Amino acid sequence: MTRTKAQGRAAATAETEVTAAEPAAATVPKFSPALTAIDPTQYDAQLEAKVQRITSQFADFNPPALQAYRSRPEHYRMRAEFRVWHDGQDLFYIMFEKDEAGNNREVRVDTFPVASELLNELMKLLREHILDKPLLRHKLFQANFHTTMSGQAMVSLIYHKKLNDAWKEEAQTLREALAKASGSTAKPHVIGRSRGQKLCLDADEVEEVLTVDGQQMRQVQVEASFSQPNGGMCQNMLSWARGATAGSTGGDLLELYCGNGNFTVALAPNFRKVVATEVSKPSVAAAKRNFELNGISNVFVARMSSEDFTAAWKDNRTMRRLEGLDLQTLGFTTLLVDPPRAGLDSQTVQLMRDFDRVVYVSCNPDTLHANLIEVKDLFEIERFAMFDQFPYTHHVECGVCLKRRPQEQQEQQQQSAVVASKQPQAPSQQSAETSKQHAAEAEGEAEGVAGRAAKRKAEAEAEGSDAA
Ligand SMILES: C[S@@+](CC[C@H](N)C(=O)[O-])C[C@H]1O[C@@H](n2cnc3c(N)ncnc32)[C@H](O)[C@@H]1O
Repeated sequence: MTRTKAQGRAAATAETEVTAAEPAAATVPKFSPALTAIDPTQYDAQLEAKVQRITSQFADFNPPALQAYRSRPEHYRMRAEFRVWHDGQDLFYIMFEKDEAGNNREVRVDTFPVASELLNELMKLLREHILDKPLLRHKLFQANFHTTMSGQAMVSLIYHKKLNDAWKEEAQTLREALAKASGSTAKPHVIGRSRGQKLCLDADEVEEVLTVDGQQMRQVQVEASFSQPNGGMCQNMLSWARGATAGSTGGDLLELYCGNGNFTVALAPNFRKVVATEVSKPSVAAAKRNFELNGISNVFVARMSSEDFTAAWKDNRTMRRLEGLDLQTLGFTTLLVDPPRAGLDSQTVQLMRDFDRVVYVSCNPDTLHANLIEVKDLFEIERFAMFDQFPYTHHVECGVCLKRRPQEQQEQQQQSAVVASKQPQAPSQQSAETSKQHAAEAEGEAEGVAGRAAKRKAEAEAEGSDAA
């Protein structure tokens, strides 16, 4: 077995964090029972364990009973990335998982039961097709698959070589081969990437169709940009958020971290006007298209970070990216945030205090908990949900809907916070400390994620790809 330079690099495995079941072999990637033989009979037990964990973690907020949303036990992931391992004439997919010592190790992956059926078919068809195609397989080091519940797909092949017209011609034959996937409703898109190069045979996006409360929502998802990985669970999240913001027709919504407009499209009909912001350029472009596709005309979307928006809002500053928007004329009643794992920065936490209602969607309960402690005096949890986006991993997605407390309660909360601060071991302080510790750990983890992201970005730049 030969090990290429690319294979030697660590690769992130998206949200799939799997505990290894066997010790690693020195060099040969092993089949991983944890990845290839998910046991759906264990699904309910793992879900229940998460429900217990989250209920106990947030008990100090005295929330209503946790509303837990169950995932499909298999085939729930719409996208996955694999490194490609070359072994003489053979090649196969590998992923990285942690061994008992916490080190990354490679495992061979021929099927990926957590991924959609279509994605599994495409994995097989791609490997079979390129095995004897030197142009397509030579210096290929990564394959990214992105599928939708609507039956569309795109496959990105990332290389350590320049791609030319001959590659493009050969890739057309691959497209034909991939079109044989039985779950495919359209010919899958093939994208080739290399240093400073991106070759599209036709398109680099797919169109998902989500069904939310019986209504269909069309969603363009662009290659290498964020989209919710568990399509079925995304529908539940949108339905929950719609329910949480129903009856707000007279008010305006501020949404931070809007991505491709996933929540925006679902929630816009609940509001008079929506202001949405997002930092990624392709996501903002996709969001604009998604508003148009779904006939949504009451949204102003700006490409800016939540930190910049918060600063503009607080200082009542005008910014070029907010041109055409008069913040004074808006009557924001609701704030929706859906930040990355690191949670909200301190200024954005302070911004929450200006709203009557906050809907906070989070993929990291530890940073969610730490952020909520900062506003506990002002808000109570009105709705509390857990979405099992990432079954068989310790990750969960949570949703909380916060309602401003009556003035009297706010004062009581502030007084008990003062009393607690004078009693070092009081339970509320203990939980604050625990939460700070969790947040610090999460920050460490986020740094790890950021470190990995930076590493991937550097790799991608080295490869001329923005897949990071
Ligand atoms: C968890 S995703 C949620 C996206 C979207 N709400 C959805 O449901 O698909 C977080 C989003 O925040 C964006 N983001 C990351 N850091 C940001 C920042 N500092 N300011 C604004 N957006 C940011 C990312 O580009 C990503 O689209």
